[in-house]
Amino acid sequence: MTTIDPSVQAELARLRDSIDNIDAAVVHMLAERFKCTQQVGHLKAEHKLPPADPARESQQIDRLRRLAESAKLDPAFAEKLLNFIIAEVIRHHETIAKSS
Ligand SMILES: C=C(O[C@@H]1C=C(C(=O)O)C=C[C@H]1O)C(=O)O
Repeated sequence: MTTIDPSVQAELARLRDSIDNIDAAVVHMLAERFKCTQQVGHLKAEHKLPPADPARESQQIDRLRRLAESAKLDPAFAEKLLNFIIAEVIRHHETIAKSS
């Protein structure tokens, strides 16, 4: 088994504590975002609007890429992440539309 220097162990534990806090914040923020998008899904279904809005999505992608650049986060990664989330939201909206 590898022995880890106690000071390295302490630094690793400190960083992992922060990572755990950040992951918890991400989960809570995503939960809030999905609460909003669910409401948008119901509004769209009530008013017979399509589940996806590609014009809105491209505005969001442009904005997120700019934010990522200024935060020194890879803009391609930010775009992939947003597309992944949006695809799930659209799936929810399609389900809401079918069931209403
Ligand atoms: C939430 C909406 O529905 C869809 C999901 C989006 C999102 O998750 O940000 C953006 C555009 C739409 O394709 C919306 O139209 O605002």
